[in-house]
Amino acid sequence: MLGVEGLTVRYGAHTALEDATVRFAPGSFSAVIGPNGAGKSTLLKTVVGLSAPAAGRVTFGPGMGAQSDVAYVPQQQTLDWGFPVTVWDVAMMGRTGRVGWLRWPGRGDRAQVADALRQTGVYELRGRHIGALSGGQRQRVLLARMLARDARVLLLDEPLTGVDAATQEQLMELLRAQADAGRAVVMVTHDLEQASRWCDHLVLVNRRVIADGTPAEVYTPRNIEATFSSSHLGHTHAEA
Ligand SMILES: Nc1ncnc2c1ncn2[C@@H]1O[C@H](COP(=O)(O)OP(=O)(O)OP(=O)(O)O)[C@@H](O)[C@H]1O
Repeated sequence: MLGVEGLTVRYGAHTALEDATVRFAPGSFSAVIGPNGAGKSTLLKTVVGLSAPAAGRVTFGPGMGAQSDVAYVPQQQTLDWGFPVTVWDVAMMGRTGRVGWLRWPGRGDRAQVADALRQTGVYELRGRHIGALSGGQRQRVLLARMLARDARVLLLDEPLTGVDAATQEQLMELLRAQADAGRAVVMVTHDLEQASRWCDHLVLVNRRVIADGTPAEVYTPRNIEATFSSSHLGHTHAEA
């Protein structure tokens, strides 16, 4: 449904991602794992068109309207939480891309937003200013916006960061259910244990794709060493 082929992304002289080829299938929950600066966020950003590839391409399955079928949840800390909007407003932004700016949201949109807020457990907070939320509540609101979008591909950048263990469990269950319902779910994470437990597809990245397959295939000492070893990090930093 969604893939990248021979993808290379550069920021000036620095190569963040080199010759990456990966496919993400419908009904599959994928984790993209690697050390800091490995190019994980860059991979998601390129898929949604926020970074431009120097080489290679992003491919969408037949019948997909490219980026409009993708919901993207950026890293929480990259967003401005002082922006004067409520929890409800943020979740409704998930619909805005669908209904267009010139049309008011209809009853169907409002029902979808309410449902998304209930699923993520923040419906009671819907009138609250987003600046007054905890880290875990903010993450739930971002997920509600993603669900409201009703997209076929869900991309999430470190959704477990700043979230307590019980909430992590709920978020993983929710994402697993989205994959089981036929969506392609892709999550960037540092948490190998959670990824191996919940995901059926792991992609280890350190500037290049180091390994790609089921947890049983990918989660080996050799692959972990190759992905997280200091020599790789040193190499990455030397180029930075
Ligand atoms: N806009 C940018 N301009 C210049 N360099 C960038 C930019 N965005 C990312 N980089 C660099 O590209 C490399 C990959 O960054 P990226 O954010 O994709 O890594 P990551 O794997 O998501 O890291 P982290 O786990 O720390 O979030 C890093 O060395 C980073 O400093």
